[in-house]
Amino acid sequence: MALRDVLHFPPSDRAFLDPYLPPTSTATATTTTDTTTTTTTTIPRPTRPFTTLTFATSLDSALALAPSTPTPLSGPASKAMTHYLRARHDAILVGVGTALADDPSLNCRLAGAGVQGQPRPVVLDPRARWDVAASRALGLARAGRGRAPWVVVAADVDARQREALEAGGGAYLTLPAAAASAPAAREPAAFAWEDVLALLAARGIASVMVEGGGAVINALLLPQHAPLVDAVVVTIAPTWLGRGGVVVSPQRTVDATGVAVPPARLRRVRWHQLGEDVVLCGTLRGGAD
Ligand SMILES: NC(=O)C1=CN([C@@H]2O[C@H](COP(=O)(O)OP(=O)(O)OC[C@H]3O[C@@H](n4cnc5c(N)ncnc54)[C@H](O)[C@@H]3O)[C@@H](O)[C@H]2O)C=CC1
Ligand SMILES: Nc1nc(O)c(N)c(N[C@@H]2O[C@H](COP(=O)(O)O)[C@@H](O)[C@H]2O)n1
Repeated sequence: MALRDVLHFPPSDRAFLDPYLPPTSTATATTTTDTTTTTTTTIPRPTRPFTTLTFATSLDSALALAPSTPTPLSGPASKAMTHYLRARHDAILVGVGTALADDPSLNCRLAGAGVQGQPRPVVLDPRARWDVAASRALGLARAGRGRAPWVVVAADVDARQREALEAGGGAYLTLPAAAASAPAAREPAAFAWEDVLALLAARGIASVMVEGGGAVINALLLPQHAPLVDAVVVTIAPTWLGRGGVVVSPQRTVDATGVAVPPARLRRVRWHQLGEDVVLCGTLRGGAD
């Protein structure tokens, strides 16, 4: 790895994130045996992972100039923070729109991350459109610099793609499509978010960082999905990208009388400056927190 690709996020910068991070020892399915009574207790696996929604936007809430235009927004310090978040989660999830547009690495490039510190890339690709065999993420996994992706599909998969993915240590995971669950996904085959998260939990993923893109983020910010999200970490860069880009702007909701209401508001909010960017942390859940 070239030296310029090695990122540093010093411990002195990390404290503000602590309340928003997944627990370090998240409970997975475990069996404990009490030797004095010889009873065995099984602690059930959680039904979903700790879920963090994290992305970078411009001042006009854009993720990218256009769906097919990779757009750097984070400065060096907030980019390093994103990689620290990657190190602190078991998986990174993106929609296939992001995989097709960016051919992302989806690995952790913090100094010292090693192989064990790498998150599992997860791509939602209901129609199996992504050329995973030629992807950067799979190439990095083959080189020992990341984990091989899991691609969540609803369709049949090309045999060559499956062979390449499985040979690299990845997998295709199949879920049924539930048409109405992701209105912003712009295609009929949508997975229920509860199913996606349950699938990951069942495979031992205790924490997932959802990075994007627009369709995924806008869906998870809807009131019916927001309770699935444990933390939100947004990097805001001091730039405007202009109209016509990929924006974070969830579908407006209306109350019982037809009056528009905001779809989401952050709670337990903290703002932190990193370089020229601001990092906004919060939670979406209601209640007494
Ligand atoms: N600035 C940032 O932090 C980030 C920017 N981006 C940008 O976002 C853009 C891509 O965003 P979009 O085009 O909106 O695509 P996207 O990455 O949100 O993917 C959308 C696709 O993912 C699949 N999908 C999403 N939700 C699904 C569900 N519940 N069930 C089944 N399939 C589902 C569908 O195939 C859908 O068409 C790119 O330009 C990328 O660079 C992406 C991630 C982060
Ligand atoms: N945190 C953040 N800041 C930006 O400025 C970005 N453009 C993104 N994009 C997301 O990161 C992926 C690229 O990751 P790799 O560096 O290739 O590992 C890209 O696909 C978006 O998901 N994020």
